[in-house]
Amino acid sequence: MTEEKRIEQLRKQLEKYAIEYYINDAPSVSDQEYDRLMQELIALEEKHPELYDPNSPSQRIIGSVLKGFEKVVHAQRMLSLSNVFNKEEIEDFVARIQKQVPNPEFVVECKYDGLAMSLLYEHGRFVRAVTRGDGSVGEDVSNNVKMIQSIPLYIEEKGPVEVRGEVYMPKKSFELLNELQETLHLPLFANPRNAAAGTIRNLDSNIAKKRKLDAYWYYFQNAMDYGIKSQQESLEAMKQLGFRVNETYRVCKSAEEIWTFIQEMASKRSALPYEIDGMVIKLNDLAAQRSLGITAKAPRYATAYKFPAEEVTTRLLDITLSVGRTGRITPNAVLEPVRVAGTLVSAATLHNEDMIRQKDLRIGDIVVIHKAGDIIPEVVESLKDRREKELEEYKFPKHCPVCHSKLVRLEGEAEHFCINPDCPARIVESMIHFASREAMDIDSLGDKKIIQLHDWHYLNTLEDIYRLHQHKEELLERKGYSQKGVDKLLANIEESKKRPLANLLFGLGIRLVGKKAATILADHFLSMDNLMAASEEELSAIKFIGPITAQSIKAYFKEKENQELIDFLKREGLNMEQEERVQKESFFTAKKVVLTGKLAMPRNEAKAILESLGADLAGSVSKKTDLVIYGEDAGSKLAKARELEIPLMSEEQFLKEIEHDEKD
Ligand SMILES: NC(=O)c1ccc[n+]([C@@H]2O[C@H](COP(=O)([O-])OP(=O)(O)OC[C@H]3O[C@@H](n4cnc5c(N)ncnc54)[C@H](O)[C@@H]3O)[C@@H](O)[C@H]2O)c1
Ligand SMILES: [Zn+2]
Repeated sequence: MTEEKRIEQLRKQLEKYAIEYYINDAPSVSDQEYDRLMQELIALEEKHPELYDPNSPSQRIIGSVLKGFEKVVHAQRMLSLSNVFNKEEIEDFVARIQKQVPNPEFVVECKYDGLAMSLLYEHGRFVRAVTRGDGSVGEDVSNNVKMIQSIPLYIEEKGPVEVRGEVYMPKKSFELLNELQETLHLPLFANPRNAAAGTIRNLDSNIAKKRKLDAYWYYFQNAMDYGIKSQQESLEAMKQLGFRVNETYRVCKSAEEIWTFIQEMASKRSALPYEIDGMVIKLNDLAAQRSLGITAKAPRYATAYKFPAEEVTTRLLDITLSVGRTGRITPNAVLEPVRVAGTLVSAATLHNEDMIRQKDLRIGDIVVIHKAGDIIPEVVESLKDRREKELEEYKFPKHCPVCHSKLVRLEGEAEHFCINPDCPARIVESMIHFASREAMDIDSLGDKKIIQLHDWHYLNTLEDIYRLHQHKEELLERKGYSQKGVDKLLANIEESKKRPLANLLFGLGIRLVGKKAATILADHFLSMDNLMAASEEELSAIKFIGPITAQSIKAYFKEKENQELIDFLKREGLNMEQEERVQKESFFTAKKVVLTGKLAMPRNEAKAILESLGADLAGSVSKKTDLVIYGEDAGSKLAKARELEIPLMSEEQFLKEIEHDEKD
């Protein structure tokens, strides 16, 4: 593969992982794997500056702003952090700063693994809590954040105060939550971070109340307004104001001191009641911080050291395949059981054929595995020099392990698929998905029951769920099926017909349509018919849908079998519609806006803000333009706008307008 191709591949892969992580709160690879691929991408991009792309995952914060929450434009962007992975890189970081700042001091803090949050106070009262979102625009999640007991609703300071920090799920809460998920047959959360993010971005605040979250505050955003001069003073001042500040930090003067503290914390890490994935090193002096400035997505005055994952070696006994509901084949490693991070691991995901090939994993190999977060164990590499004898190269099977039909791997994709629609594995998986809590929520139709009813041939297709009542008498004769139980099962199935459109869309299991995408689609189209009639262009023009998902949706509805399924469900009386939700109108909603001239804020940021407020951005001025926003040195576009008498707005007025928009 050429390096150019590899860059392209990595960008695509990382974008996909980021969407799973930030938008669906459900990562499919560990953070370490993600970081490793990101480092590879950054190194390749440095080598090939001609392939620079501002949209590369290395250059921007990938995040999303969900419907259902008010959008808020951050007064100052919420940034990510650059990463370092070893002592040398810390020395480089310190040396770089020492070149520009004489005798710098650094504050070294824990890097909490949660989600970043901004809190605003005015006149001594809590105003709102906002997520990082895509860095420029976040979500107002005040209702959920207020459920965190340690957050003050009143503070002594009457002037405006913005603090930023991390909302996280304590280890204890996380354990309890996953235990509960398990008893309820709900999917487990991959790690406390995803659990915290999923909780905060849930529209139901009762959930946040039940799942105990906490927070630490580490930035006093407008500290300089109060004459505060350093990060350390900021931490003290926040504590004085009643914010929960972690006392475990250290002021260091050299890379050596920083490294010593990091080593200390690494050894204490597992005993902490909260998860940390590294340590953050920040230049102490605020004025010096400001003078160093920021890069595309991170400040230059700080960096995050990431802890290496805990790793052990064991033997790879076998590689087995499992079939998902979309027919996607996942190879799994069968391992000689071994203890990692406190639990016994005997299986790990191998993701796909390329990963097995890249790492040259062979059955019988001694492999290094790590368990990242709490759930996803991963095979890092095989130890080639520990092969006692020649081992056979692994060949990916050609046939589905369940129905034995030929597997398909599409051009440019990493995964294999069983495309036999009658594959029993796919049918059972798709029914389990359909009946699950976030889809049709058929309470008494759990995994085990579906498998059993499938084995007895009552459930051969999705449709059969709604035909199950025809077998009532037969069911009553089966062991374990009481009158009461069967009545409840059938009643649950009947009730499921009323579920919201988004649940049904999600339940159908259209490739790439997760719960969030389903919600976006339902909100946009309001009915199954409208969605089915939409063109690929229409679909891909929707924010967060994108061309690949659009293609997959179109392909799904093109299948005759799927059309028949929908018709059947309609006849059965399933809800296929949704009422329009009133969306808050802004001054910019549905206006065709053109930006011109040099803006003080980055142009992309201005665009993102306008888009988030419902504006329609255009590149050139015409009679159809509703508004032109201009910065300094605006030229021909501004002249043309004047000529056509199109309303004008300076950048300054624009900033006032968005502020005004935020307030009401
Ligand atoms: N597994 C996956 O599929 C996947 C996908 C995308 C991202 N990720 C993970 O997320 C990381 C990128 O996320 P990111 O952009 O949030 O960057 P980051 O987590 O590397 O660092 C930035 C964040 O650190 C947090 N933070 C915690 N303690 C802090 C402190 N004391 N001071 C300042 N900030 C502190 C803040 O929330 C800040 O936004 C990746 O490196 C990877 O580990 C994983
Ligand atoms: Zn199959």
